[in-house]
Amino acid sequence: MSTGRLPLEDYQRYGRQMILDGFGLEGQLKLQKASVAVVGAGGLGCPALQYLAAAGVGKLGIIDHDVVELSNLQRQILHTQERIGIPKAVSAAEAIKQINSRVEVVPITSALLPTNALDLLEPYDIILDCTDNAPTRYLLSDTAVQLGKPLVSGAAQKYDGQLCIYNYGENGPCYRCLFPKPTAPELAGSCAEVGILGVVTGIIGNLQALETIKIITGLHEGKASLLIFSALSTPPFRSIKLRSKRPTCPACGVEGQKVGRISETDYVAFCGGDRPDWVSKGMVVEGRTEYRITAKEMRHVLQSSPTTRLIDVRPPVEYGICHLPNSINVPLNELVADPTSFVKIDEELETYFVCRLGNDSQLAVDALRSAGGKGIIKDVVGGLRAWSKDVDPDFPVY
Ligand SMILES: Nc1ncnc2c1ncn2[C@@H]1O[C@H](COP(=O)(O)OP(=O)(O)OP(=O)(O)O)[C@@H](O)[C@H]1O
Ligand SMILES: [Zn+2]
Repeated sequence: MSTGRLPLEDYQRYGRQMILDGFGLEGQLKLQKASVAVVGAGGLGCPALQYLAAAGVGKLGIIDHDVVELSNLQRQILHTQERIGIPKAVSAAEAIKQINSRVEVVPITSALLPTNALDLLEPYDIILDCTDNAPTRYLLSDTAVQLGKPLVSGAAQKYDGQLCIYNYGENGPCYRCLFPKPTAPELAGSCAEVGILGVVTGIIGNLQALETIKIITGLHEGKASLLIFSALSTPPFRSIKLRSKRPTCPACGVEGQKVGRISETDYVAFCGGDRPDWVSKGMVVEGRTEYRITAKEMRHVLQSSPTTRLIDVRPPVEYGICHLPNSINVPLNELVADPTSFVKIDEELETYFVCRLGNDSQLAVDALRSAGGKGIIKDVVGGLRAWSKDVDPDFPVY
């Protein structure tokens, strides 16, 4: 039996969940006393925050350094068209206040960094990882281990998502226990690069809220598992039981810790630095800029040279969204597999490659040159993004 009492209005507001077996007044009082930090107010953070606020979690910290953009609204459902340009943490806080004005909301508009992570997260009972990059994942894991707090971690990309609670329960593993080494940066594409269906982040973000509510109210069984969601598979959910923490884990293992002071750790370097550009990958030959043209120059060439062929190397689905008139679609993977069967080598023809951002198109130039292509073979710097910015503002940006 609980000895506490809620404000009168709350019996009405939360009655539907308070009558659940195992929840009760007790559960509601626990939620009211709880504090949760949500790092990242994007695709995962928005739905997680929405349900945590609606359910009556007492205090919500929202940490995000970014501002709202139009391309966020497809999945970051607390933000609105009117709030484009304002910090996501502030936008999310405003939205939450409209759902539940009694929740204490603390918007923090700086990035979570090794130098501030311990201070920013120390005041909260539970931490949610709703971010999208490896350095922050390791930083959050190490911080959660050091602070002794559960980390409810979500990830989503394309049609797929993952959910895992780290550093929780009897001997629960940390992120480093499962992933001692980061994925190679060139394999870890961002949502902007590989795409994401908004509902998928909604599903994973909601599950993060659910697991958090279970932990707070004592409904969680305390066993570690990794939940894998794949929207296009049947059934779409798989759950993998996880082992206990690794004794040799450098962050949480019992055999002496090797991870240094968080504030002095270079997480970006550990994860391989920024996504390498083609120069640092050594794929760029001397005089490379001779093989490239700007979007404005491309427009000029298209207007003036009848012997031009423009090849768009994006996947067909992206070509279907928008493309330049007279461009031909040859997806990069097909081109690289057999360059000359798709693009006949012809010195008389000027060949230009374009893609979304100007990275894949450079690989296309390299592939055709390696296959013996001569004459003018170039790509458009900055791709269709640059075309939209510098040539045709009506060309869609996605
Ligand atoms: N170290 C960090 N501190 C605070 N917020 C972070 C940190 N790293 C990532 N984030 C935030 O996590 C959120 C991730 O959400 P999501 O991937 O849906 O959004 P996005 O980065 O805006 O997307 P896109 O890749 O389309 O630009 C972003 O709002 C981002 O600013
Ligand atoms: Zn560990």
